[in-house]
Amino acid sequence: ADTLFADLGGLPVIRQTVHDFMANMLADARIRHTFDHSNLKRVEDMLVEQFCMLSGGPCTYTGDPMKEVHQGLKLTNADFNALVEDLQQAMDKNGIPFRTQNRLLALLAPMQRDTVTR
Ligand code: HEM
Repeated sequence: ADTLFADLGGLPVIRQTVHDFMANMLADARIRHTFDHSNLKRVEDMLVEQFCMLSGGPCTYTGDPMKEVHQGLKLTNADFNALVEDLQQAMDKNGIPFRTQNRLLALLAPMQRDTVTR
């Protein structure tokens, strides 16, 4: 299939990339505190569903709306940029080509305004 999902490498690569992405964020002194009270297993599972669905894969996102999830966290643009760096690093590690990375990032960009509230 001619989809971003296929170009990313399907579910196995998405799962491993999200796993590495979570590890990067939890090791990132800039943003790891935001996860202090979170169910990390749930966040990871929801990210897999979301990236799979967004990229055109055979998944349904069953998590909560982005605005509701993030509004209490009072996130900044700097937090958002840190998250993007951690995701880029995870995609590099999993051999996802630069152009393919940017196609996924382009789908996430519009969610910046739902997650950053200050
Ligand atoms: C495009 C931007 C973002 C996307 C697509 C995204 C996606 C998600 C998803 C799918 C969840 C799980 C929702 C659920 O449990 O139902 C989540 C939760 C969370 N996200 Fe994000 N997120 C984004 C930006 C950020 C940023 C910038 C930060 C902080 C630097 C962040 C921190 C968190 C935290 C701490 C949780 C857990 C909240 C809780 O436990 O209630 N997110 N995010």
